[in-house]
Amino acid sequence: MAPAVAFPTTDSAALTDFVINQGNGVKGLSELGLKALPKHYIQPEGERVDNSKIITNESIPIIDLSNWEDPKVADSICDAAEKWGFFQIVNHGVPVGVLDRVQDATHLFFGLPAAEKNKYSKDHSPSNSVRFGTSFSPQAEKALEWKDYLSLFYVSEEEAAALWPPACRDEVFEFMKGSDVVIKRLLQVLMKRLNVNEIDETKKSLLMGSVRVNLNYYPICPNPELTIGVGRHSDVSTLTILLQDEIGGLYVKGRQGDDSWIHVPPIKGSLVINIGDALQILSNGRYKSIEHRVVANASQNRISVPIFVNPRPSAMIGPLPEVVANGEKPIYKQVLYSDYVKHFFRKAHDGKATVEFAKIDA
Ligand SMILES: CC(C)(COP(=O)(O)OP(=O)(O)OC[C@H]1O[C@@H](n2cnc3c(N)ncnc32)[C@H](O)[C@@H]1OP(=O)(O)O)[C@@H](O)C(=O)NCCC(=O)NCCSC(=O)/C=C/c1ccc(O)c(O)c1
Ligand SMILES: O=C(O)CCC(=O)C(=O)O
Ligand SMILES: [Fe+2]
Repeated sequence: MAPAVAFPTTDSAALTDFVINQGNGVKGLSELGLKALPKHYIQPEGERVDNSKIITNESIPIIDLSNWEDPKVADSICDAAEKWGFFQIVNHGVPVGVLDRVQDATHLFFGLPAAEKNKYSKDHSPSNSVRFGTSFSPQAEKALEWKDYLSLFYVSEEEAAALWPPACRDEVFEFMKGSDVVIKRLLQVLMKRLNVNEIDETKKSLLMGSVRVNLNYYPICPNPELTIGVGRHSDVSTLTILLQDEIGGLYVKGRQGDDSWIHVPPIKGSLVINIGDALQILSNGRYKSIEHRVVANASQNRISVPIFVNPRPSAMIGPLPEVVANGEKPIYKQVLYSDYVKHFFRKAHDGKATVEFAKIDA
């Protein structure tokens, strides 16, 4: 349904007012039925997805977790984390009903009237841990991204019950809780290769001391080839567990070191796992957080739901003692994780540049 207001989309103040201040987001823009993309969303050529750079003869690993006891499974997980930084898991134990329900709830939330969603915007949200927004960091970006989001930082069950939007609260919580076992198992396996044999309370808060769940909405775009859904970035998490719908559009940087990109094909019931910067730093570069981005789409509204498993904000992160015990030279220093995340959030997406924040100067 088209909103009641129309305005010249060349007027930056009017566009900001409509998209950001009134909470219509890019979904509202999309529903105006625009014939052309507003200039604010036109990305420089290097930031758009160039079809000639997409390679189809490689794909990220798909790992079947039905048999956790099999040492080959653990090996495939660690190999994928070292070589690819990205893999898909199937037979992971999170019921398909849980995945379906959180996807339905995501559509329900974004389908709410703008004024309802805007109650959770930066200016109106009752808490910093709930934020409805658009693009990534609009105040820092030269060109905006074609995406709206709801970001939910998990503090406690009580806070979630009180503050998360009722349209999706229970389903997000169910997805988060339902993924707990697989997250713990993945971390256990990944730690073992780093000579960490037990995840005690200290390690727990370092590896999984905080969780953020985002609901991403990429509405139909009039000129998808000129813009981007999410620009090239690596996540700042320890691990990300991503649920994508059946539409596709996520691309991961290829391993060649050139500017090649690999599509992550949707597989019903699967979850995409990627290593984040925090685990790259903790593992002293052994596990890799890989750049990825999302294209916009001309004909379908896409959603995705990443769970970002992170260190506790107050944790100092740096190469784990177990990793450098053998004399390996640390390439990262100790940084306060919340400083690292603030650095990430305050700039536009810029590929792998965030990790420089933690590098030891050569
Ligand atoms: C993030 C912080 C530091 C926020 O603390 P807080 O006290 O609220 O700081 P703040 O000063 O209000 O926020 C700092 C700025 O971050 C930005 N920001 C805060 N939350 C968000 C958010 N959810 N999404 C985007 N920007 C945000 C804003 O720019 C804030 O400035 P302002 O707009 O309020 O002026 C705190 O919650 C923390 O330490 N968290 C640690 C765990 C964590 O959240 N880790 C991040 C995992 S997310 C991750 O790995 C990837 C996320 C991602 C990737 C691509 C996208 O396109 C995208 O949208 C998101
Ligand atoms: O939508 C996707 O498939 C990926 C989104 C993403 O990379 C993110 O939210 O960090
Ligand atoms: Fe991401």
